[in-house]
Order: sequence, then structure tokens, then C-alpha cells
Amino acid sequence: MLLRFTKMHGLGNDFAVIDLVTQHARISAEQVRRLADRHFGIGFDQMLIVEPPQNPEVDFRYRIFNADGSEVEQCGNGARCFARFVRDKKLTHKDRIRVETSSGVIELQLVGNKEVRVNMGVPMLEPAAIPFQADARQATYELDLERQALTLSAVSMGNPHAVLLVEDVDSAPVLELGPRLEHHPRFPQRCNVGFLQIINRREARLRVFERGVGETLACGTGACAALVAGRLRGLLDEEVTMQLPGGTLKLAWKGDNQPVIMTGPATRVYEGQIRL
Ligand SMILES: N[C@H](CCC[C@H](N)C(=O)O)C(=O)O
Repeated sequence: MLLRFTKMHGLGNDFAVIDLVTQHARISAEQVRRLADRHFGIGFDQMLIVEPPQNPEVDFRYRIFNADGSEVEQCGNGARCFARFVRDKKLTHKDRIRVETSSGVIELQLVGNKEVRVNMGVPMLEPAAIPFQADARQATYELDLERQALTLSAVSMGNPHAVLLVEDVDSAPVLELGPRLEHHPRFPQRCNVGFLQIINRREARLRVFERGVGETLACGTGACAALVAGRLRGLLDEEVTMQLPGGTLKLAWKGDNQPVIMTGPATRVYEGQIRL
């Protein structure tokens, strides 16, 4: 069957966005993997699916599949593209859109100059909720990785993140440590791995090795987790600009039990059709 999709990106973190409100299809993990391939398929970091809501209190269901076919709980850059998509496709006329994900409801708001503001929800820091194996919640944890002793923060934005502090993201061992930490046994559901460089209390740089994908040009939930980690360490203020290889996000977090607010662009690249 032929399936319409829209190719989009949030700061270079790229997506195939599929409307399963007006189209009907079942897409297997193997099909996601094949479509994600940048030579034999469409090529994307994640596939985003728009579905009717299960909860009548929200506008849509938002499902996220990594390039390896795994379905995951949250995608921040994808949430901004989701909002742009449902408005452009006239699936809604609202400026504030509530969507349910497998990790809870988030609110998307289209704001001026083509940007989208997302209430990403309250970060989870209890080890069992991340999940991360530790006896108690801490700002940082010591973790043995083969011959190296690493210090990291562990944060969930609905999906699990490890955040390490580095002097310079350009020389950070992203491709060396990323895959090994992604699969570390203390993260029983794997994890996304952020490498955070503090510039000053209101600016930081970040590279992310994403679970199920590899290094991406930007990671929205990773940027939120990095802000939380920086604040837990007393190194960042409530509002920061986070510079990722693909561009800059504006983030705010007022502290425990408060949501992280992320604002940034959402870009449509082209419309396509694919035969499943
Ligand atoms: N790789 C992530 C999902 C996508 C997150 C990222 N693309 C974002 O913008 O938040 C995970 O497995 O949890």
C-alpha cells in the first residue's frame, strides 16, 4: 500500500511523520528499520506517528519509533515537528495542542517566528523511574565502564538519559563512550548519552549519542536532561540556551516537581509517498 509521509527535522534531528488519522496502516519494527535506512529507505532518525487519541481529554496520540525499530516514550524535537505537522495538515486549528505519549501527556504551543514551545513534563530523578540501578537518588553517580570510572547524572524525560560533563564537546569521546554507555547494564532499558560543556550559567553546548540511533545533530529530551543535570550540579541557571550541532534550543526549568519548557524550530523538508 502507498503511504503519505512528510520529511521534517528539528535542528537536523530528522523524521518521517505519518498521519494515521486519515490513513490506516500497521507498520512493523522491521519496516521502520528499512524505511529509516539512508540508502535503501527514506532515511530518518525517528518515525513519528500521528494517531487519534485514546484519552478524550487530549487531541492526538503521538508515537515515536527509533531508527532501530524500537518504540520509545518521548522525542522532544519530534514534538515540535508534530505540532507543525498537525496544523499544516489541518488536523487541528488549535494553537495549544495536547498529545498523549507512552510516558504521559505533553502540551505543544505554536508561538511566533515559526517556533514551537513544548511543556516536556516534570523530569524523573528517582533511579527506579529512569530506570537506572542505584540505591538512592543523587545529583551524580559513579559508574565503572570497563577500565574507566565515570561520573554522570541520570535523568528521565519519559526516556532515559545519562549526562556527562566534558571540557569541550568537539573533542568529547561521543562515538567511543556513547554506544558502551547506551548498553550499560545499570540502564536496563538502555539510555541516551549526553556530553555537556558548560560555557557559563546561561549557555551550554551538547552532543548526544541517542539510544536506538547513534549520534544525532540534536536531541530535544537530551537537551532537557542536560539542563536538569547542570542545575542539579549547581552549574546552570533556570533559563539557558543549549547549543547542539544542529542549532540552538531555549530551555527553562524552575526545579524539582516543575516541568522543563523547551522552545525551538520545526522544519518541513518535503512531502513523499512510500510503498510499504
Ligand atoms: N532516541 C531517543 C528518542 C528520540 C529522542 C530525541 N530525538 C529527542 O529529540 O528527544 C530514545 O530512544 O529515548
